[in-house]
Amino acid sequence: MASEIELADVQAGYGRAAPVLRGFSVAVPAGSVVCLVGPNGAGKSTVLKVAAGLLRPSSGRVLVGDADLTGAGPQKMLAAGVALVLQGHSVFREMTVAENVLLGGYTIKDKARVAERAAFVRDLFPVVAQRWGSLAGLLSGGQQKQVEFARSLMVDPKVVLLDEPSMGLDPKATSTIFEQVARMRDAGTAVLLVEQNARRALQTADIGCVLDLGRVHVSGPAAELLADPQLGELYLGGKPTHIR
Ligand SMILES: Nc1ncnc2c1ncn2[C@@H]1O[C@H](COP(=O)(O)OP(=O)(O)OP(=O)(O)O)[C@@H](O)[C@H]1O
Repeated sequence: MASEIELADVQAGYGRAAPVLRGFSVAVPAGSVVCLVGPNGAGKSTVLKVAAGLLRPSSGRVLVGDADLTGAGPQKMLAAGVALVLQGHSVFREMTVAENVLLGGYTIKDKARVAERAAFVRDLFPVVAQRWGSLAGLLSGGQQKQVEFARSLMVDPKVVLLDEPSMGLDPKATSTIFEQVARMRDAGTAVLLVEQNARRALQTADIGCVLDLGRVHVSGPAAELLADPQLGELYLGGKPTHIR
């Protein structure tokens, strides 16, 4: 199946320190959620920075569809269809939900297209529609995260990069967030996801990828990774649980 984004044999890091990614490869097929898991400091966020064009790899390639965008900056990556939702909260609390969401469409010149996309994201994220006129700062953490998802989808990206979307959320809000990740995928946007909450994320993902020492330690169908006792002990915080 065609990939929306692919990182091939990427080496990347910060300044003169030893590279964090050392021959890292991942492909995100259309219509899928790929979840990166791995120990703290393994380089998961670094992968997203490279994919978003925020960090230039020292070698390797970044492909979006058929286009080689290695070394392209964040604006070019966004224009090519790669959107990033940052870790933590990035809504403007003093602005309304509507203003926050519409900011995501500021590069779209055609007003009818903006209205079409706004209707699409309001439909996909009911809480966004319900709280459209509220100040974003009045929403719960999980609701704010959905506003961020909606904002990222305004440009109709091919793939959304999600950095720790469940961070700071309680278990109920975390469940809602992962349900919304699945809805994004089902509505046609591929997702590359980084999560500490590895088990829960892999329950939503189609493909799992374990990153360790700057490389892919193992990757495959998420359900298989979840069922692997050794991976469970080493990377997923305990024994496997049965899902699906
Ligand atoms: N801006 C930066 N400058 C220098 N070093 C950095 C920078 N960002 C990350 N690093 C280093 O790169 C390594 C990988 O960090 P990264 O944030 O990608 O890991 P991670 O797997 O996402 O970790 P965590 O699970 O703790 O979020 C770490 O050793 C970190 O200290």
